[in-house]
Amino acid sequence: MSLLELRDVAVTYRVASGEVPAVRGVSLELAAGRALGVAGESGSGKSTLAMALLRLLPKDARVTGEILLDGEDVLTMKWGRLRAVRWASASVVFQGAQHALNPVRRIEDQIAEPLLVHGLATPAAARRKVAELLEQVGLPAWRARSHPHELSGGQRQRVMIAMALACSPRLIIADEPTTALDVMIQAQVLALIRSLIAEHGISLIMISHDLSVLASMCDRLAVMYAGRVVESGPAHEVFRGPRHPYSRALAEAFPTVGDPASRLAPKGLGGDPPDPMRLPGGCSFHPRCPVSLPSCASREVELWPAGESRTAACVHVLSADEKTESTGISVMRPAKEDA
Ligand SMILES: Nc1ncnc2c1ncn2[C@@H]1O[C@H](COP(=O)(O)OP(=O)(O)OP(=O)(O)O)[C@@H](O)[C@H]1O
Repeated sequence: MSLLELRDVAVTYRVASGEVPAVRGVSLELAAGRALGVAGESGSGKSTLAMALLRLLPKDARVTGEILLDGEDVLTMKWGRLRAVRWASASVVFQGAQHALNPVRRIEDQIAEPLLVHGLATPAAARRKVAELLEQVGLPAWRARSHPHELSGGQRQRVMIAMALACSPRLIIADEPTTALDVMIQAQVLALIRSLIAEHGISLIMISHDLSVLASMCDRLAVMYAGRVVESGPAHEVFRGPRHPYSRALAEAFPTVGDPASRLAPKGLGGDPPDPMRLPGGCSFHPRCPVSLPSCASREVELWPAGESRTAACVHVLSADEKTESTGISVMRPAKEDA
């Protein structure tokens, strides 16, 4: 059984002018001890999906589908059970630790809080645990007495990671954990996360717009566009040989981690992601797609097998027969291996 399984998850925000379909029909699986990267531009629905996993979304968000954590649906859990699951089974590292930490409380109190709240330690044992956690994330134990403003951005992000580890979760959800940091510190924090999850056998869901970072950290990748997963598969295969034109543009927009040569001529993405309240008809990516066909404006292709353990939602991954039989899309030109 998977540690986490998402079945047809959709999230809609109610706003004054109507409904914002931020996440649409996402189905994903994460095996225990594995790392899944969720990539996409700003507004593609990554954070909304991440927050939905532990029901951390605001009240104006409606979530449908199933989010099975160890087979138990997070969406229908009673409040008490949900509180126990948060932290103890799964915890979150948010982007921008400066906003997530309470400025007026000492680091020690903030890291110890989940241990005390969940009755997992006495105050004295919690203090010892805090010192141990700080050491694990590369901070000296005396930092326990500091306030957040006395730490650098990288140190604050290490504190967030210590907080996430406090209750020994089986899953960590890391939402852009290094975006606010400079490149050197980013590399250190990524290395720290990598070593900690390997050492403790923790599963990871990592959210980023940077496909190269995700490919360096994760076993599998899911690429989101306009609230949908448009491609998924083994991380290095998706990064090195994307099958969806959007994944390709995203891969080309970012250099390979640690490989300056790959900075040469990144093509990047033209145009902006669509407003979810005014999605274009057919494939949401077609107005920006360099290889779109006339039929893409009217038909949205489901995720389709695109190699072993890979899927992509693009007309170009279908064979001519599959196109006609399974989608009704008339064949405009022969299917290309690498759309
Ligand atoms: N509280 C909210 N109310 C209404 N719409 C929202 C709310 N939060 C997010 N949205 C909308 O949902 C869509 C998805 O946003 P989300 O933050 O999940 O994307 P993202 O891929 O994580 O982007 P970023 O990388 O910028 O955080 C966007 O169109 C956004 O404007």
